[in-house]
Amino acid sequence: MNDTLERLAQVLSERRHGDAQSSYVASLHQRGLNKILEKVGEESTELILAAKELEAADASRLEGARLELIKETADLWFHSLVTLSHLGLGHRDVLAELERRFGVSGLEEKASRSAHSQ
Ligand SMILES: N=c1c2ncn([C@@H]3O[C@H](COP(=O)(O)OP(=O)(O)OP(=O)(O)O)[C@@H](O)[C@H]3O)c2ncn1[C@@H]1O[C@H](COP(=O)(O)O)[C@@H](O)[C@H]1O
Repeated sequence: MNDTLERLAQVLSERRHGDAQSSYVASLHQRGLNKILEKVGEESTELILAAKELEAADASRLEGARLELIKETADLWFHSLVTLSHLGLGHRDVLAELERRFGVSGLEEKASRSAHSQ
């Protein structure tokens, strides 16, 4: 699975300074961070709508609604990865952070954050 992220990261890196006429990734970088973040915002909203659709779907719409949520999630992941790439980061940095969090309860982590801020 992570192999997919590795392959995508390789493509994203190759397209970082590619031809914007022939590459969507290159065109995003060329249009700049604000455009990339606009896409992240759009895709986030689309993911939320797709999740609500799936929750409300009856049996006849279930399969299509599941597929839609998967696609919207892929779009959001993709544009998040383009954001990271634009700023010199990548999926490995995020995976390392998730790895670090294994065994740390989300509730405990939240409590320690508010203790530190006092
Ligand atoms: N995984 C993706 C991927 N996921 C989504 N998208 C594109 O993201 C865009 C988002 O959808 P929208 O409908 O919002 O796009 P749009 O309305 O055309 O965009 P704007 O006009 O708003 O900019 C679509 O054009 C999708 O094709 C992707 N484009 C590229 N990749 C990967 O990146 C590789 C390099 O792509 P290019 O740089 O285009 O060669 C591809 O081979 C893929 O592996």
